[in-house]
Amino acid sequence: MTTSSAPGKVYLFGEHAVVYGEPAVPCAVGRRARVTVEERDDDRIRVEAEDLSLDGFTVTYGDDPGDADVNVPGDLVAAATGYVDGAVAQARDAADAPDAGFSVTIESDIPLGAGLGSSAAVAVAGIDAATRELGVELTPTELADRAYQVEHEVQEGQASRADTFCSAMGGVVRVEGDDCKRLPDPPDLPFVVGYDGGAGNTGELVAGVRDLRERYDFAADAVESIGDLVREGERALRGNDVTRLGELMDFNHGLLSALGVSARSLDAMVWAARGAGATGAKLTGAGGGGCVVALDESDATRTALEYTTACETAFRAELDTEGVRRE
Ligand SMILES: Nc1ncnc2c1ncn2[C@@H]1O[C@H](COP(=O)(O)OP(=O)(O)O)[C@@H](O)[C@H]1O
Ligand SMILES: C[C@@](O)(CCOP(=O)(O)O)CC(=O)O
Ligand SMILES: [Mg+2]
Repeated sequence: MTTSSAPGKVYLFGEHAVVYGEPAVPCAVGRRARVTVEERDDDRIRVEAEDLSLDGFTVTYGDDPGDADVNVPGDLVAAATGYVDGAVAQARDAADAPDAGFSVTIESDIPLGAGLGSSAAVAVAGIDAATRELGVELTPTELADRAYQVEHEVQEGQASRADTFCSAMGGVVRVEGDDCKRLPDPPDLPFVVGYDGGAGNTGELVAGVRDLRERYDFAADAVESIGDLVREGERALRGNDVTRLGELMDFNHGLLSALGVSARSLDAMVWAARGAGATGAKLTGAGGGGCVVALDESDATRTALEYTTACETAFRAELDTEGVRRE
């Protein structure tokens, strides 16, 4: 039995635009997905995922998805198995063990589909645990690359390397196309996260931006402006200029909103954070519902978010300088 964990992330800036080759700066945060894998005697895959429905669920299947033995509706099964299937396929390939079967258990404190990168964390930790179970050690860079292949497939060809690289390496990273690197750890980034309790569909939201970008030059300009803003943000990060970082986060939220990926609940939380004195606030990840991230050293933003109707829960998120790790 082998267990690995990998962190979720918030985007300081650059989500969506990163899919079209602009730079982005995601930051790993101290909420993790833990994946435990045990090799089976047969070639089947059994998945236990507590978080995918109120009751949790278990599914066991072989090559034919039609023979799945499940206790929840099919769409949830499809949602769950995409990333696990992908992780298992990558591990089988890396270990040259095409018929390996696994029992997989996922435990996670990253809300699902909320912009905190639960999918990348599950893919990275899943590939690490499954390859190690088969006696193969991949480097974090190799894990990031294989997890990216999984996200790319599940998101139907529209994914960046940002989430998976960040989850594998930890800390603050910069991703521009295939160029991925870790940045020096900044002294302090006081992240506060507000969560509306909902989720957005990453694939659909990415497709929506792609469509706008193809139809309107000014939407393509907005994507490029996000890239300019990220380059400005990198200078602010190097100078530890938190005030300017906040201003750029606010601007980034506006551009994401123009690209149609915000939501009433996300806007309400962004404005609640700003009203409480946050240095800056924006949605994080794909949008459509889920989480916002704000910068505030004091407790004022978290408290204000907790009193905001649109917000289900608010918490402080510490930068996690550790990426994937064995448990
Ligand atoms: N705890 C978990 N157990 C099983 N699958 C999970 C878990 N967390 C995330 N996933 C997978 O990741 C998907 C959500 O990914 P995505 O829509 O990209 O949102 P995000 O990455 O922002 O959380 C879920 O539908 C599921 O397939
Ligand atoms: C919208 C996007 O830039 C980030 C998606 O993040 P999340 O899955 O919502 O946490 C897509 C991507 O980079 O693949
Ligand atoms: Mg995701």
